[in-house]
Amino acid sequence: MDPLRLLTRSTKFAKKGSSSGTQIHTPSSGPALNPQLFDHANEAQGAQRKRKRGSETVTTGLDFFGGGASAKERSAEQKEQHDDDEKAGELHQHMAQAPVALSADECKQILGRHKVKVTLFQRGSDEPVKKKKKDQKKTAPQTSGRQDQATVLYPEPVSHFDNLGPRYRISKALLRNIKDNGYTTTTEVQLGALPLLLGSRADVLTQGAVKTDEEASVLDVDLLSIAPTGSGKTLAFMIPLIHALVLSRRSQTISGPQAIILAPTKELASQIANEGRKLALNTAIRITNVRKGMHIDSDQSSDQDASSKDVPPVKADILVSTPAALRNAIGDVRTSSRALSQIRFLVLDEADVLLDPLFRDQTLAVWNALSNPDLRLGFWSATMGSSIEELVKATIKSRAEKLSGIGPSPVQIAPFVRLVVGLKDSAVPNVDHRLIYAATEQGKLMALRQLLHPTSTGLDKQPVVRAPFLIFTQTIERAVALHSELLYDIPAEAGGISRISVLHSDLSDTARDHVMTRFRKGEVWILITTDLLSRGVDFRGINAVVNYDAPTSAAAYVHRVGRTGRAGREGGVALTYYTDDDVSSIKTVANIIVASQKQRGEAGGTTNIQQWLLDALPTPSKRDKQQLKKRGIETRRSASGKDTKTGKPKARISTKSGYIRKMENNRKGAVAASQNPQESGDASDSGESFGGFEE
Ligand SMILES: Nc1ncnc2c1ncn2[C@@H]1O[C@H](COP(=O)(O)OP(=O)(O)OP(=O)(O)O)[C@@H](O)[C@H]1O
Repeated sequence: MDPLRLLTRSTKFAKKGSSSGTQIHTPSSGPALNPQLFDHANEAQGAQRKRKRGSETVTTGLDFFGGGASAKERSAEQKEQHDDDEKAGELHQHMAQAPVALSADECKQILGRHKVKVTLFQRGSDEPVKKKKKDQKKTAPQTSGRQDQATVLYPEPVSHFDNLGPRYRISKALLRNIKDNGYTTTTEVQLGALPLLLGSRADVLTQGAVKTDEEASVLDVDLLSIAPTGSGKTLAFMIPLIHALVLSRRSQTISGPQAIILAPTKELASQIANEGRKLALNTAIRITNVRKGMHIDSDQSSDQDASSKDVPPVKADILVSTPAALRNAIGDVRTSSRALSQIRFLVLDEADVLLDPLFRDQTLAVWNALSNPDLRLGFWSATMGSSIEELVKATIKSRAEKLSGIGPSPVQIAPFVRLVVGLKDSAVPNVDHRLIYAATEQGKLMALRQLLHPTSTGLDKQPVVRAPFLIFTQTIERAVALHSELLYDIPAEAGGISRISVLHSDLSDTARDHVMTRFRKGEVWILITTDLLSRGVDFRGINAVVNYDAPTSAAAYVHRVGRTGRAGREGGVALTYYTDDDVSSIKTVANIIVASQKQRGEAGGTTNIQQWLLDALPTPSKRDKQQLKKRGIETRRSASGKDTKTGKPKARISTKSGYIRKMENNRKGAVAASQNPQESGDASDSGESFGGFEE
C-alpha cells in the first residue's frame, strides 16, 4: 500500500512501475552513492554525473519504498552508476595504493577541487610557521587585527579509508569497523581533517609529510572545523579520538575517562555515543552517554562527597554528554578533580550553539574545569560566526595563562587550525530549497494540508513531498497545536494518528526516546518539532523538511534543512513558508538559499528565487536579526497578536475543533471503505510498509 495514496486519499495514482510518473531517487530510497558534495575531480575526468534538480523533484511518483523503477530501469541505472563510480574511483584507488606521498601541488589541487581550505593561526612570536611555500604567496601569510599569523596549509588528503592503515597504523579493529559500517570514500571534511588529527604536530606544520612512527603524538592541534550538515563530521572527530586512546592504552594504564564530547541535546549526544560505539567495537575503548544519576569521579577515596560513593563512577574512556548532564555528573568539581585532570581531549559538536549565550556558561564551566595542560580541543559545526571563533581563541589563551600561573611550568598553546569545507555558513547544495509565500497563518495551514493531500501537481509551485518528513515550528506550544490540528489528517487506513508525532523539550526523557525510536523505525512518518531537532540529528531517510514557521536565523535555516540530503544524498526538499509577519526578516533565508543554489549552480543548476524578490525584500538590520534570533516572530509567541484578515489570534493554530475533524475523518473513511472495500485495512497488513531508517 502506497502511503502517499493513503495520505492523499486519492484513487487516481499511477501503478508502481508505470511510466506516467517520473521516478527519481529520494534520500530514503537507498544508500548514498557518493558521500562527497564537491567532487569536481571526477567531473574533470568526465566521470561525474550532473546532479539532477529543479522540476524533477516536484513531480509525482517519488519512490518512497524504492520499488518504483522497473528491474530493467534499475539495473541500467545501477550500471551507469557503477561505470561512473569505477572511473571516479580511479583516483581514489591510486591514492589508496600510492606508495609515496603526494606532492604539495597534488595536495593543493585535490583540496581545491573538494573546496577544503585549511588555515593555521599562530600568534606572531610564539612559534613561527616552519615552512612557507612559493605558491602560498597569494593567500598567505595574512595578519589579522589580533596579530595572529594565518597560513594556508595543504595537508595530504585522505580520500579513502583504506589509506589510514598504512599511513597512520590505525588499529585493525578500528579499520574493520569503518569498513563494516560501509564507509569507503571519505567525505570532504574527513578528507581534510583526518590528516590534521591523525598526524603529529610536525606533520601538520610541514604540510602533510607522512609520519608512521607509532609514538608520534596524534591530535596535536586544536581544530575548528566548519563543514556542511550531513557531511560526516562525527566520523572525522571520532576516528582520531578512538585511535589516540588505543595508542595511549598501548603505552600506559589509565583508568577513567580521557575524552569528553559535548553536544547541545540529549538526542544528539545519544546518537554520537551510538556511532562511536560502532567504531570502537573490539578496540577496548568504552564510550558512554552521560545520563541522569551517573557520576564521574576516579577519586573514590575522597571523603568530600559521601553521596557519590553510593553510585559507582562511570567506567568510560570517552564521555558523550550535554553540558548540563555533565555538570550534574561531575557534581562538586573539587571531588572530581583527578578525573577531570586526566581529560586530554574536549570536542564540542555544534560548537557555535554550545558557545552561544544559551549554553555558554555551562560549556565554559566544563571547559575551565579541565585542568590538563595538554588538553586538545575540537570545535565542529556547519555554521560558525566569527565572534565564536574569537571567543574560542580568547578562551584558549586565558585558560593557558591561568594554568601557567598555578602550574609548575608555562602552558604552551597548541597550533590552532581552521578547516572550512565549501562556502562558510551555507546550506547543503544537494537539496531543493523552496520559499513559499502563504500570506497568513491560515494560509500556511492550508498550504500544509495541501502538501499532505495534494489535489494537483506543481500548479501552485508546491512540490509533492513524500513521508517521512520533519515539520519545524517556532515554539513548543505551536508544535503541540499543529500536532493536534493535523492529528486526524492521516486516514486510519494509513495508520491514522500513530503516523504523526510531536517532539519537544517539555516531554520526559522516556517520551523523547520513544518518539525518536518510532521515527527511526518508520512507524512515525511526520514528526513535528522545534529547533530541538535542528542540530546534528541524523535520520538518513528524511525526504523533506518543512519550515512551517520560518527559522529565526540563517544558522537555524542551515541546520534545520540539513536534516535532509545527508551524506550527499539527492532528492531532499526544503520548504519554507512565510507570511506577512516574516516579510521584514525572510531575506536572510532567501540569501542563504541563493548562496546554496549558486554552489550547486557550478554543477549546472539554477536558482529558483527570483532576483526581483530578492530586490524587493527588505534587508533586516543587525539589531532586528538579533531580536529575531532571541524572540522569534512576536505574534507567534503569544495568543495576543491578531490576524488582520481573520481576526483570530495568530499564535493559535486551528481551524476546526479536533472532535469535528475526527468525525469528518471517520465519515470520509467509512464512505471510502464502502466504495472500495479492498482498499481498506491497515498499511502494515498490506505487506508493503515503510521499513524504517537505517541505523
Ligand atoms: N565517508 C562516508 N561515506 C558514507 N556515509 C558517510 C560517510 N561519513 C559519514 N557518513 C554518513 O553521513 C551521515 C551524516 O554524518 P554526520 O551525522 O556525522 O554528519 P554531520 O556532518 O555531523 O552533520 P550535522 O552538521 O548535521 O551534525 C551519517 O549517516 C553517516 O553515517
